[in-house]
Amino acid sequence: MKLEVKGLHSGYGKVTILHGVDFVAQPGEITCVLGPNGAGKSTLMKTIAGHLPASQGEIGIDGRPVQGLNALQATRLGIGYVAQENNTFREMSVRDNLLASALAFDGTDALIEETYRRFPILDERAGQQAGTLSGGERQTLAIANALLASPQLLILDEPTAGLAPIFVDRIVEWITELAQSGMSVIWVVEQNPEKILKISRTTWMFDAGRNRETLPSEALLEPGRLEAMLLQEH
Ligand SMILES: Nc1ncnc2c1ncn2[C@@H]1O[C@H](COP(=O)(O)OP(=O)(O)OP(=O)(O)O)[C@@H](O)[C@H]1O
Repeated sequence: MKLEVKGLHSGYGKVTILHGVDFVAQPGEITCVLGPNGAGKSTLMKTIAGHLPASQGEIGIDGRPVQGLNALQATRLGIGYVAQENNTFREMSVRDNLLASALAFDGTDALIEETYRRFPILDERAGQQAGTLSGGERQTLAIANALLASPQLLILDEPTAGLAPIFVDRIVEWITELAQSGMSVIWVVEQNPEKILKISRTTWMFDAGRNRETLPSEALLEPGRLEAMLLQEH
């Protein structure tokens, strides 16, 4: 699935946060989104996923305009979204989280079994309340919940923030496999993005609700380049 965003304006109530943003995610690629705190990265992701309405601009999937979708419609069109926060049902067990997602997205029992095979930690923790999982376990559950909708585009908003390296490596491995199988992935990256830049083709940088730069992700792996970009006055 190819996603194209043009001239997008969005925000909260009367406050505009995105001031005419462009963005593209190509099929089968991991596209990184980078920018300082408050740049509007999460706002862009929420708007693409139908959790926030756009006030102006266009969102297109495979050449068809799709703006104006609500979250359920976006999910049904194949857009999966793992929010930065509150991305599981905390009071429910791991098993019930997966069952609820499967029910909501018409997922099958076979898909839940596949989820346990892909993420054995969720099988181990099936009876545990989601709110008591470790950060890495909870992000695994959030990704698994989103995958139960069989998305063609998966949006990950800082999924590895604050996680132990072992979980970062696992998530990088899963997401690489998903992209290799054809899924488009948008990955909002946090402070130390090297591991993710390595598996991504293109990085879009934003600042203060506007596009700042779009460049091949490998360019940001050159020593000192990323630090220079993030520190640069503009
Ligand atoms: N629910 C909300 N209501 C009002 N303003 C909000 C809301 N959520 C975010 N904002 C504001 O929108 C701006 C952009 O926030 P956003 O979360 O999109 O940035 P971000 O680039 O994802 O930042 P971070 O890296 O810190 O997650 C910020 O000024 C923030 O205070």
